[in-house]
Amino acid sequence: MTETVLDFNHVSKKFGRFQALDSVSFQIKRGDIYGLIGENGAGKTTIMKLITKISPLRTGSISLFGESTSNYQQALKRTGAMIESPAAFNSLTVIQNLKVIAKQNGIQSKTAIDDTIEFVGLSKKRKTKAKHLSLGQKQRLGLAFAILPHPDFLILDEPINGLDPSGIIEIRKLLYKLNHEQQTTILISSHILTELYQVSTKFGFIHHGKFIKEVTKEELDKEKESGILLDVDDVAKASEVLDSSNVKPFSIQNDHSIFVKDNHLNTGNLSQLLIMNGVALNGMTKQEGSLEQYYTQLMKKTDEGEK
Ligand SMILES: Nc1ncnc2c1ncn2[C@@H]1O[C@H](COP(=O)(O)OP(=O)(O)OP(=O)(O)O)[C@@H](O)[C@H]1O
Repeated sequence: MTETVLDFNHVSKKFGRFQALDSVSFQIKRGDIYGLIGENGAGKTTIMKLITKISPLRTGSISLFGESTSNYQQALKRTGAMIESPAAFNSLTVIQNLKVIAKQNGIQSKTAIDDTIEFVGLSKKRKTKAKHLSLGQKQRLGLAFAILPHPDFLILDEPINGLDPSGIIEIRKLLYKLNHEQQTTILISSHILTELYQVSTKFGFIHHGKFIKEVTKEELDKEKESGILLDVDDVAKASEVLDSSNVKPFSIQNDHSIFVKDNHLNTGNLSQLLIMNGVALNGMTKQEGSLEQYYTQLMKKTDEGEK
């Protein structure tokens, strides 16, 4: 059986009266690249801070590599994390910063530092002070801090924030390499869902502090829907026409758009049908099923269920 790296079990967290997490449970298995998805303020960083003990746990239980939070020291040594803005010593250079981290972790080998700098693409900036690094370069330095001790479990909060397109591709390759060559298990959050889709093997959705759903990439690929997104003036009228013409299934996305799932009609047939029935059609887009669309649908269903 695959080892459970993280067992997050009915964890709740309050800040004052505010319920940031509400009985959240999920597990991460060895070898997973687990994408955590949720809106701003959903609770992703709070989860990561609880795992790494930056934030104290009061309700629920967390175990890491089989050790419970109360006695976690070995498990934390096997875990690397980059949570929120990477905290570097600004007046130290890249290499000096990494020497500090190496010392903290009892790493003697100089090549480990050089390899890490090269791995994250900062070779040309090794003698640059942290305060003079660009946002993307600081992200890379934060990543270097997290991976220097060769963790078995890596926690990354928005690691591609501020990276340029080539930087994003490099980080994707790097995570793939860590996961495939060093069997590093990864928990990662990002608002860039196209990217998260490419790297992750499993997805957990969190909404207003509640864990909503978990899917593997294979399940997501089966479930995500492709179809045509219609932009119309009158959603009620358009849905009546679709309904009476048996164009199903479709779903109303908001007050001007309707998503029609793949069916026998193509865009030409569909626009003809709507226009002939007096629906003002402002646009239509063919959509391939995506994580973004899956997420939007899931949140819509969840909000409707909560009403
Ligand atoms: N120390 C704190 N004191 C009070 N409220 C807090 C604290 N830390 C987090 N929160 C609140 O808890 C909620 C969850 O925050 P969290 O940082 O986990 O969200 P997130 O999902 O990581 O969001 P984002 O995508 O914006 O980073 C937010 O409403 C936030 O304001």
